[in-house]
Amino acid sequence: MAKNSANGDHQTTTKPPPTPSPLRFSKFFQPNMRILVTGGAGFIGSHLVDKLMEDEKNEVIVVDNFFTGSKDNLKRWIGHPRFELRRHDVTEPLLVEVDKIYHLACPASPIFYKYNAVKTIKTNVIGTLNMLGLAKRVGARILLTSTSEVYGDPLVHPQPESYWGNVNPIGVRSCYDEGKRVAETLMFDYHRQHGIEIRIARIFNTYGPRMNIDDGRVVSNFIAQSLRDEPLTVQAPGTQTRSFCYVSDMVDGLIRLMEGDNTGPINIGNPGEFTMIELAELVKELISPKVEIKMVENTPDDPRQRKPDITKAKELLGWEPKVKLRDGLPLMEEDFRLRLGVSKKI
Ligand SMILES: NC(=O)c1ccc[n+]([C@@H]2O[C@H](COP(=O)([O-])OP(=O)(O)OC[C@H]3O[C@@H](n4cnc5c(N)ncnc54)[C@H](O)[C@@H]3O)[C@@H](O)[C@H]2O)c1
Ligand SMILES: O=c1ccn([C@@H]2O[C@H](COP(=O)(O)OP(=O)(O)O[C@H]3OC[C@@H](O)[C@H](O)[C@H]3O)[C@@H](O)[C@H]2O)c(=O)[nH]1
Repeated sequence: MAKNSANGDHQTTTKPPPTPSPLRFSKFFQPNMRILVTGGAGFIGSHLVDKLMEDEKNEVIVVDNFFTGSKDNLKRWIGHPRFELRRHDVTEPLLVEVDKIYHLACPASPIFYKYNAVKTIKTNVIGTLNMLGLAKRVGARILLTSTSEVYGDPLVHPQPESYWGNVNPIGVRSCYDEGKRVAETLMFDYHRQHGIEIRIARIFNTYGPRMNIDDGRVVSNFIAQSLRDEPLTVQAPGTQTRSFCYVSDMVDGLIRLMEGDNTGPINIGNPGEFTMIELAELVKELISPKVEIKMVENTPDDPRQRKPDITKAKELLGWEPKVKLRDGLPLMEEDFRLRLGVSKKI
């Protein structure tokens, strides 16, 4: 029987998990663990791949359509015997023999996920269905990177996993937040109906090296703007809050969730909470004291507050973030300086 979650009785599985490849039980041949990372050419995905590749028993297959990701993020692994990169869109079925699936494929920056909203919802719904179909066929365990956006504009603060959220079903963000909500539903339906071993991470705002420079998300915007001597664009009112998790902490949390016994959903994020004005002030202080801060118009349905309750992650995964925002921002600054060709003034 697939292990049940810590969430309660309503998640009882009706079927045993599908049988993994016979090689898993082979007495004389111990194969490598074959791990699929969808969206592995993106920001979080490529850091996850780096970590997985450190273990010589892992073979990693990345599939990506390169919409927001890039081969550059994976260049150190291209040609490595335990690594494979395929151009593939998850809205199309995929046939590969794997043991574990980290399903990350989906644009994450609001600018990019709104750009082709229909494609975003297809990626979340059809893409997740395809990856669940694959998990069922080969008996693989599958982890979905869901999001804090499933809580919408939350009326409960901080947000525990038990909160069902406050989401606009017809807004411009719905392709993403409702898309991820359906993806979570699909994960649990496959778990209950077909016994698939699932894991769901609800990721809160994550930052770090390799974010696209013009990605549009707030941390990358502020760092790029400060290095280009452009004003930091705080979207009004600037009192909205976010909690920022450094990418190495995120990767550690995702791997613990995959390797543990809990289906989730589990919040993975850093509970340190900042207003956007505070974030701009911090970037100014750490990177460019002379830079201006400019108030600009906001976008519709921007959540007013966001902070994870990480009690479950602490108790069930033994996980909590280690890197403070003040320490993570300079690491990202270094990477952005290199890519923008802007050296530090002494
Ligand atoms: N970074 C965050 O703050 C954050 C927060 C919550 C959830 N997440 C989730 O984590 C995952 C990774 O986010 P990220 O920040 O690395 O974003 P990203 O945009 O850098 O990476 C997403 C990757 O998925 C690929 N992709 C998109 N659509 C695809 C498709 N149809 N088929 C194949 N590949 C496709 C992109 O090319 C890219 O490489 C996403 O699922 C996102 O929803 C991220
Ligand atoms: O230049 C900017 C960009 C953004 N912002 C503000 O910064 C806050 C954060 O915006 P971001 O675009 O970085 O990200 P959001 O929190 O809206 O969405 C994010 O959270 C959850 C994830 O699932 C998404 O993938 C991620 O992009 C918002 O309040 C936004 O209004 C600015 O003040 N200035």
